[in-house]
Amino acid sequence: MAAKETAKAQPNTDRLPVVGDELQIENRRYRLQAVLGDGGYGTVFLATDGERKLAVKCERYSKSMLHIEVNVLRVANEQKCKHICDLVDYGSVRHEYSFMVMSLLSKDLHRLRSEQPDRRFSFSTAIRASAQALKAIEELHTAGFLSRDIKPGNFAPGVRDDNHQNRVIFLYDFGLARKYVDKNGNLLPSRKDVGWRGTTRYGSLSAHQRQDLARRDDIESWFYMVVEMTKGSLPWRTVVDRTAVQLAKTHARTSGRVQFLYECPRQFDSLLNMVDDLQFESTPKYEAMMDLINQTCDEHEVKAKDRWDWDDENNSTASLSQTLSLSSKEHVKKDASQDKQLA
Ligand SMILES: Nc1ncnc2c1ncn2[C@@H]1O[C@H](COP(=O)(O)OP(=O)(O)OP(=O)(O)O)[C@@H](O)[C@H]1O
Repeated sequence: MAAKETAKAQPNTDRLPVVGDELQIENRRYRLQAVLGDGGYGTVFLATDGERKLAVKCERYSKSMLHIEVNVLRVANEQKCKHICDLVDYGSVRHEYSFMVMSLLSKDLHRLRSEQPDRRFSFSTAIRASAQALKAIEELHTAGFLSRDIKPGNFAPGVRDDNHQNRVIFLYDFGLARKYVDKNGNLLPSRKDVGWRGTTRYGSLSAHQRQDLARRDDIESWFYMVVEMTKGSLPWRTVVDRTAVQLAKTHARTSGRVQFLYECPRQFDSLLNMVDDLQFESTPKYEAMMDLINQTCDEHEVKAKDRWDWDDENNSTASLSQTLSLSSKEHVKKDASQDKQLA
């Protein structure tokens, strides 16, 4: 009873910190320097810890789901996942906000592609980014989690200033992540009638059918993003209605298949077969998929050392200034096309 009264008496003090604030955990301090982007329940800031530049995601205390993201990043970091963003610290100011300190990344792949001529990556950039994204998903699955929101906007290269991490593509934003195995490593059974999760453009056919999601669905979303990065667009890019998008994805497997995979390497046909062969319980054939990607690299003379399309001409690296040129206003525009849906 006493506890209930305390909860009732607690005023709503939810708020977000602002640029110039200093967040403190024990003797560690993070100075907020600029806004990098706005998310569902909060804001992501560029912050400094002495000379070190970091990103800090802050969410309103009462609405925060950051504990899920912290959990994913903690396990991924323990397992030394190379393609998953580093968790540096986390904490909260009780009844105001929660925050998570992580490695600073550059612009995301959605944004980087939209800045290219014809909104299209070179084949080398598209296929190497696809390979690294697949590796990131495999690492996440090995750590016991599903993303349930695989899309180009959730992958980004690191920044040069951070130990030359600009060559590596990272997966970040685990707001919809879920553990798919129990503590003994056994698969959790499929649940019935779950709500929509993820983003319409990249959602799997099972997601459209409101089925519980599994590793196969992250892989299917990855395949859509791979085709989009390679060709510059997906057939349903302008379609807003979710059922119409579902129909377009089905059409892409039947009479629309040739058109769907037009201008894609021949191996993409086999990749789509592999995606469609996966069942709820299946472990995706990451290695066989990577072999197909490597084959396309050989056939198109793609080299691991090729420069990224977004690299600075002079020094072949993504710089911190690229990250900072993304204002929160621009970010809102970016996400309007991504139409993330929370159930
Ligand atoms: N580690 C990071 N380094 C640099 N920028 C970041 C980082 N994390 C997030 N951002 C920026 O903040 C934006 C919002 O972050 P995030 O996607 O994690 O939040 P969200 O609430 O899940 O938003 P969304 O609805 O866009 O998925 C990103 O689009 C990106 O611009």
